[in-house]
This record gives sequence, structure tokens and C-alpha cells, in this order.
Amino acid sequence: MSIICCFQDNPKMPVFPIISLKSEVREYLKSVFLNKELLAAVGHQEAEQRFERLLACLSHPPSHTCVRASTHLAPLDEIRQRLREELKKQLCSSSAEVPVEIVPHPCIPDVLLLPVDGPRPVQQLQSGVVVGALCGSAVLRGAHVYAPGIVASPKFMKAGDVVSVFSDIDGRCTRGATSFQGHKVFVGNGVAEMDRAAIFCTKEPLKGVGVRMTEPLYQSPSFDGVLPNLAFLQNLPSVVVGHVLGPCLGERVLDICAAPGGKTCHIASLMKDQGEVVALDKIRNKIERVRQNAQMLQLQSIKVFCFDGVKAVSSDTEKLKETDGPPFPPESFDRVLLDAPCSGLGQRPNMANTWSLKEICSYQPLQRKLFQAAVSLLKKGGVLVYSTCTVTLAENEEQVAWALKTFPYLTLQPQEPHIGAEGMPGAGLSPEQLRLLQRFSPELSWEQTQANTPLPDRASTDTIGFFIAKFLKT
Ligand SMILES: C[S@@+](CC[C@H](N)C(=O)[O-])C[C@H]1O[C@@H](n2cnc3c(N)ncnc32)[C@H](O)[C@@H]1O
Repeated sequence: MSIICCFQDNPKMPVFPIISLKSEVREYLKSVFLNKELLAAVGHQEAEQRFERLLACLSHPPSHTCVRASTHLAPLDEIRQRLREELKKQLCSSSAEVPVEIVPHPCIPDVLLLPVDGPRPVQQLQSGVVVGALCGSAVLRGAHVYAPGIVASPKFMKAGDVVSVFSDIDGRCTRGATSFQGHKVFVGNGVAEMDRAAIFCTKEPLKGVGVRMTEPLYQSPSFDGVLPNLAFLQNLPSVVVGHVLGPCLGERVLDICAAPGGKTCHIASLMKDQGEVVALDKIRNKIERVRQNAQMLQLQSIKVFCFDGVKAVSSDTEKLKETDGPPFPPESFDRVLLDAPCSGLGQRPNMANTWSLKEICSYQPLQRKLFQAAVSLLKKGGVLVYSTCTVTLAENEEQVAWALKTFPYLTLQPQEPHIGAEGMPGAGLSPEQLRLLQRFSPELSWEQTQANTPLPDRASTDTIGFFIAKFLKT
């Protein structure tokens, strides 16, 4: 069964599948979005509509690509100009219409926005390649299909064949299959750059582009190899996190869950590479990405360690003597970022989430342990920013309520910039406290997005789902 994007009278009004969730997860999320406090604030009908809109917008990509410009290396205007030239070259070398409109964000000084055109009326072909769901989502955000992402291809596929690309959204297709009748979504057409045998009958590690997208359903430029040191692809709320943390030159900052290092590099860039940014992550092969990104962006102030953030604080003087890395004594840092591991339910586009309710609900205890370590490592007078890319209360507003109760010396702080919505009622926080929180809620502006409002107006709201809280330790 394939699902094709089809169109009503308004070509910008897609009939595209809503995100598919396990029924227990859907019911749980519904109870979050129809909680008593929210119902009292907005009424049943509005709360229900918001929930339905959330399910719809999660399966669609945001209508812009966000680029964080390395303003520690060059001025924004220069980066914008060079990016335009690079993308024009891309336009000349392919038949695709690449938009060269590049707009600075109206209130974030290091952000450039590029419109995404879609969904476009692309005709599905006879011959089809099936890719994994992550690869399918990347294609919807402008990427080509990398060979490791291909799960199935036609039996006699040769380099040069024109093929349709489908995303195996439930992960059911067998690797190496020649066809797949399961739940798949059409994401566009492209040209195969490899024969089938080169993809499925090789012992070498697979790399490189397997299908070059020529007619993607959502058109946005491919950033593969485009000014890698100057233009860093990052979701807008993630860039907001760096500014909200507000690091200053010469400070010592801890990014306790850092990989792959997008926010670490932003923090070091905002500090003009002066001071020290310590990046920790528990997973060894992920931490290598932080090193690579720091090197690519020419940032020397970043120190990277593979370490469990929960154990990053110690008062044991013997242990501390052994190394200048973790564990650290309490009150070692001027600012701490806890960009927490989370259920990731705000990520877009995401057509299917196969997690159980138990998995979705498993993050709260770990986040609290990390939070405890983060608070302990922060100096008095220091700033702690907590963020997630999920939409549940349990990992966001409930964590804030818990933190304020558990650590009475923490106070919520206003955020700059504050371009998202305020916190969601449901965790017993006061209206004043909710106003200090920043929740990116794409469902609140979904109609505006579909009506194709001008890019700068919709860019701040048509984002992934995201949450930011800023605390001061007194
Ligand atoms: C949301 S991601 C961080 C993204 C990152 N801040 C960025 O902007 O590129 C969460 C990270 O936490 C890491 N993590 C999970 N448990 C951890 C722990 N106990 N200590 C340190 N890192 C952990 C995961 O490996 C994952 O890379």
C-alpha cells in the first residue's frame, strides 16, 4: 500500500498522512493536550483541534530550512552572499529549481532562512526505491538518498534509471527486497547513481549518494558540501537555545549532553572562541561528531569528553586530581546547558513513531538525574538552560515544576529571544511561570503555515516542537 500526496483545490493544502502512533501513545498524548488546566484555559473544542493539528503537522517538514551562520568567521551578509552564489551553482548543474531566496531572521542575528517549496505535484513513477524512515524524512528536508538508507530497489536497477522514492515509515521492508507492498509514503523522484548490485551485493561499507533527487515532493537546496564551515543546518529552536543561554567571552560553560555538537559549537561561536566550552556525551561514537564539528567550524575552545553526565560531579579530591576532564567539583561552571535526551516527539517530519508508551515515558527519571548534576556543577549566580525536542508535559513543564520545588534556590528567568509560545498549562505552574517558558508549538500556527504566510512571519512558529526553560542559581 503506498500513500501518495494528493491535492485539494488549494495546491498548498496537502492531504498527507498524519503521524502514525501506537494507540496507547496517541491516547496518552491526547490526554496531555486535553488536560484539565488546558481545557479550562482554552475550552474543549480548541484543545481537541490543537491536538489534531499537532498530529498533522508532525508528519510534514517545516516550511523553511534554517541555517546558522558561523558569524565568528565572517559577517552574516558575506555568508548570505556566498551561500547564494553556491546555491546558484547548484541550480545551474541540475534541472531542479533551487530557490535562492535567503532571508535573515528578523530577530536572530546569526540565522538565515530559505523557503521550502512543497508539497509539489510530482507524478509517481512505475519503478520505485524504498528507503528507511529516517532517510525518507531527510529527503523531505532537502537531502539526496544516501546508499545506506536504501532498503529495497527494483531487481534490475542500473545507475541512471529514473526512480520514485518511498519511505518505509513503519520499518517493515526487508533489506534487499525487490518490491514492498507495505505502508510506504512517496517522497519524490530521482536518478539512481548506483546499480542494485553495488548497494546490496557488496562487502564494502556503503557510502555516497544512491539516488540523486531531481523532483522531490518538498524542494529545498541540498547543503551537502555547501560552505560546511560557514553554514550549519540547525532547527530554529536549537539556535534559540544558544542565545537564551547567553554565554559571555571568557566564561567556562558545560554542555552536559552535547552530541553531535550543534549547540556546543554555537555556544563557542557566541563566545568568539574565547573561554572554555566543555562538551560531554555518554556515547563514544557520537562524541566523535562533536570533535569533527568543532574542527570544521575552527573552534578551539571546545573540550570534548565521553562521559556520563549523571556522574560528572564529584567532591572526591583524589579522583579530581587525576585529570582536567570529568568528573568536576561542584560549582565549576558559569553556565550549563542540559539539552536532555528525550522522547523526541517534536521532531518533524516524522510520519510514524513505533515506540511504546513505556519507551515514551522512560526519559523523565534520567532527565532529573542529569538536572541534579547540572545544578550541582553550576556556580552560584550561574545560568542553567534546560531544553528538549518533545511535546509532553512530563518532560517539559512537569520537570520545571519539579525543579523549582526540589532546588528552591533556582528561579525561572525571562528568555531572549522569546519567539515561541509560552509554556503549556497542565503541570500546576502559575501564569507568570508559564510566561517565562518557551514552547515551540507548530500546531498553534498550522493554518497560517498552510496559507503560505510570508517566510519571516511563519519561520518562528512553523518549527519542530521544542521546549526551553532558563534558570538562575541564587
Ligand atoms: C538531544 S541530544 C543532544 C543534542 C545536542 N545538544 C546538539 O544540539 O547537537 C541528547 C544527547 O544526550 C546523550 N546522553 C544520553 N544520556 C546521557 C548521559 N547520561 N550523559 C551524557 N549524555 C547523555 C545522547 O547520547 C544524546 O547525544
